[in-house]
Amino acid sequence: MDIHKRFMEWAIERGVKINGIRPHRFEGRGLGIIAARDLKAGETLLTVPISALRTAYTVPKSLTRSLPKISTIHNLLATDLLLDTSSTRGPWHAVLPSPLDFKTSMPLLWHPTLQSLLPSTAHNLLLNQKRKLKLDWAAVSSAFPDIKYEDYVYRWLIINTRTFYFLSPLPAHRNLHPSNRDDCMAQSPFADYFNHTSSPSACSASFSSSGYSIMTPARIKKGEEVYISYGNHSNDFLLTEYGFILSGVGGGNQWDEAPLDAHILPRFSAKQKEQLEERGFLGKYLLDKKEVCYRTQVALRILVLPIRKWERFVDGLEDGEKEQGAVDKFLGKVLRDFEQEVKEKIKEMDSLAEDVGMECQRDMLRRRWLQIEGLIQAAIGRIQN
Ligand SMILES: C[S@@+](CC[C@H](N)C(=O)[O-])C[C@H]1O[C@@H](n2cnc3c(N)ncnc32)[C@H](O)[C@@H]1O
Repeated sequence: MDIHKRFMEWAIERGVKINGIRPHRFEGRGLGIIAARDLKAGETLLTVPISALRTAYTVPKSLTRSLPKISTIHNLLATDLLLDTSSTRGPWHAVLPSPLDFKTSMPLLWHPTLQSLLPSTAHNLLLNQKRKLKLDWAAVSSAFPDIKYEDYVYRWLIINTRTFYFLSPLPAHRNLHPSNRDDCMAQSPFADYFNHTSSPSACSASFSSSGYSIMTPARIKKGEEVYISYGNHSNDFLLTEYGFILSGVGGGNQWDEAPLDAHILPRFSAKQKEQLEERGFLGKYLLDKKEVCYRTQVALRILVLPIRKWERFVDGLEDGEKEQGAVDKFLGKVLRDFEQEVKEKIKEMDSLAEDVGMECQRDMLRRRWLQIEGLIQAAIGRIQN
């Protein structure tokens, strides 16, 4: 029997209710969910009871006791997945992605040269991910010295890419809730087939004391892909945490953005940095698909206004319209500098030897830089109009 059919039966036996949808393999994109019939707005497509989840509370006590008390839930779930050789969850394990799927897509497993060529946001997220993995691996390798690093990382990435926000609703578990929101996680069978979109067509996923449910926001035609949203994430985040970027007409990422700090901060004097810091406007300058953020508008005004006038703008006593032209002139310089940096990165990528990483990895990275170039060029175009 097909592994996905077997898994669906297995999930249904555990109380999962699947309504009008089925898994489907998309050419070159892995698995996802499609509508098995025309779906109406407001239909519940999936409900997964709490009893069917893999959570910190389903991890065998013997395993929890072997790991340090402060072990992350990410680590508990990854180690449990690795050590679970029973047939109980066999049908679920059979439909998980392969180690090669992660090797091609997740920057964590890329060649160091490709990692060093990631855009700064993705690179910083990767450093953070490496820090978390290092701590988890230190805990697990001292408790289970026979576990191989590659086997562990594979499970760690399954948990990283296929878990849902979860806090146990049981009163007895309340004092065991993790303090870190990122660690409030559980694996949810069948729900983990859904791919992500940033479009409003995403189905809503809700969590309550009875479990997860996924509902259509509008009609979906038979055969169309059915998506959920993993959150309002930029492509740098999606690339590092999930190993993909949204692209293409209609499939683009409405939440995409690029950081401008590296091209704005060097323009300030030490005194201006102090003044910006004092008013809470030092750094975190962003360009998104529509505009540069308000923080950027405030920060650039310190370069064109006398300080008293700048403070009046910060306090909302002036609308700042008069100096918009001068601000845009600075912004244009910032954007052209950034564009230059991006062109150099793309050139650097194009001159890489063919044995640096895999072609699909280099292609994904190049496409990401081209997206950033597109964001910058659109912003330059808006200023010039
Ligand atoms: C929760 S799983 C979804 C099922 C997954 N596609 C599979 O083949 O098992 C999350 C993973 O799906 C992939 N994914 C999710 N949304 C995607 C999208 N819009 N485009 C391409 N890949 C996507 C990424 O590899 C991500 O790490």
